[in-house]
Amino acid sequence: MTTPATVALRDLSVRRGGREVLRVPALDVAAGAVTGLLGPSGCGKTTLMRCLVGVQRAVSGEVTVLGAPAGTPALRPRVGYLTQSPSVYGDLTVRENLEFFARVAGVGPGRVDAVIEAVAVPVRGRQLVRDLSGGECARVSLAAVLLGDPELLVLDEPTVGLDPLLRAELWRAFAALAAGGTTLLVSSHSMEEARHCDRLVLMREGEVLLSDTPGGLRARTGRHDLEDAFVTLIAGRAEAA
Ligand SMILES: Nc1ncnc2c1ncn2[C@@H]1O[C@H](COP(=O)(O)OP(=O)(O)OP(=O)(O)O)[C@@H](O)[C@H]1O
Repeated sequence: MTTPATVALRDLSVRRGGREVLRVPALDVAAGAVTGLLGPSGCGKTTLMRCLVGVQRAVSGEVTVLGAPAGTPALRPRVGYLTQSPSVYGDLTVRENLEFFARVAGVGPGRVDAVIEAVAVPVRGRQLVRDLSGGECARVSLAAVLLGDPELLVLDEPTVGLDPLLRAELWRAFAALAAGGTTLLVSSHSMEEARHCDRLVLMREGEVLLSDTPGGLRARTGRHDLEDAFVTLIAGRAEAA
């Protein structure tokens, strides 16, 4: 049985700054899995994510999310989007922020403790969010996104700047969410993160080079190390061109 796709892109093209920065003829993102959106800085990961949440302009083609056109108001509570910039209030404590966003999302205060635990957010009494480290602050933003228990999570570089232990902890939290049926699309410019993903979407220069499982990428390239496999894939394409 194949699981239906949560996200389907068809004939997608995006222009930014007067040039085409993204071209995706077809891409599906599987439901209930952690898909890594990986590729070097500037390859178009953020632009693709912005298309899914309906905030990108100059988009042509079809972007379908949970069965509806991306950006449809009814999708708002069903899709959680973590951007690269902190989206919480610096002059409130962690708990005050999360209690505020819980009210906005219309969820009970019980969710606050659940998300604090899910992403190991530091809660230190009266400490304000503006006095947290960058990595801590990013986790508070992530916790806020999780409050409404969205069906699709679009997370732009959630592990950047975190130490290896915390990164591993977050990837475990993502796997637990996927096991509970949530679909996650998680971007990173580090191929090191690939091993944590159920599926990989590899991008380069505005194009999707591959959508496959880590095992599938290894089998295609004959490389066990996923970073080596990515390099081999690119070299193979350059030769074929
Ligand atoms: N506001 C903008 N105006 C013009 N061009 C832009 C704009 N934002 C991004 N771009 C260009 O679009 C391309 C894709 O950018 P995007 O931010 O999607 O890449 P990315 O893979 O997410 O990079 P990173 O990993 O550094 O966040 C880049 O070439 C970038 O220079």
